[in-house]
Amino acid sequence: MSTPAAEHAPGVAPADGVAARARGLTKAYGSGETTVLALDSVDVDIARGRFTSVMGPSGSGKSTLMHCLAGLDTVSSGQVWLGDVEITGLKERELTRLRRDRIGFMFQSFNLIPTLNALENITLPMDIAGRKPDRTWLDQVIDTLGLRDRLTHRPSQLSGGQQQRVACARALASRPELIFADEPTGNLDSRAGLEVLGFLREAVDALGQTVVMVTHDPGAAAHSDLVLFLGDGRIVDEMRQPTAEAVLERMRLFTGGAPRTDGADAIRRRHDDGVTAQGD
Ligand SMILES: Nc1ncnc2c1ncn2[C@@H]1O[C@H](COP(=O)(O)OP(=O)(O)OP(=O)(O)O)[C@@H](O)[C@H]1O
Repeated sequence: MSTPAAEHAPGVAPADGVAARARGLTKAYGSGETTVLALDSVDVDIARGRFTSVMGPSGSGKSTLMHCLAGLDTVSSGQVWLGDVEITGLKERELTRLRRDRIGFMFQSFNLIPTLNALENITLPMDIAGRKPDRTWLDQVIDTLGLRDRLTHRPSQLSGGQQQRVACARALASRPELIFADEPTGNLDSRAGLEVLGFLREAVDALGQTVVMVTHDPGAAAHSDLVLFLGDGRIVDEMRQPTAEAVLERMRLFTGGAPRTDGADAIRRRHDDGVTAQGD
């Protein structure tokens, strides 16, 4: 893991440099015999001003981790902090305000409002928060994402890729401290996907924002600073300065010929034995 699993008393702020933190984060869905343990005692620190990818097989808990870190889903046990605020235990209204002020979201399904045009969708979170957009930054976001001539179009008048770019612009427009992106390039052709990744990279490098991205694509993960690998609801490995080839190779451990849990268990055992699995 990226940090030691230090114990934290409720309400104690994490050290500087951590945009989001989880300790003992457990999330179970259902009850009794049908319980699914989506997250199993996860400890994680998301470094501020860094681009972190989350990878792992389908059902390994990637989206659940993102939702719990963003305060979009309740946890079964454990603690989560956004910056220095512990969000586990916050009232819904406080949580909503915190999310609105600090977080930008990009989901696979875009979540655009069909009756609003592209520009209105982009500025909606700021409008709700009663904040004025920074015009220069907004123009830069719009031009970089190639949306200038689409601003008055409604989502139904835009291609899937254009809708994704609007969702990207909406997440970036208010310059949130932390951007959570769930498969942001999933519906894009490779050129548009590269643009979005470049923009997320720029947001981190030039503006010091923090990005957490769930992806299945090793090429997309290669744009990040750190890849966290999930398996069966646990973080089973991590890779700094990832390359697409190295990520692909690591992913094969999960899937290559053996049942996927075997690969994850093998990595976990290596960690338990104190052997670092980082070959980069
Ligand atoms: N609302 C829910 N109710 C019941 N089970 C759920 C719910 N959401 C997720 N799960 C289960 O929790 C586990 C983790 O799901 P999650 O969506 O986090 O995985 P994922 O790694 O993001 O998968 P994918 O790559 O397919 O999107 C899965 O077994 C899933 O079926």
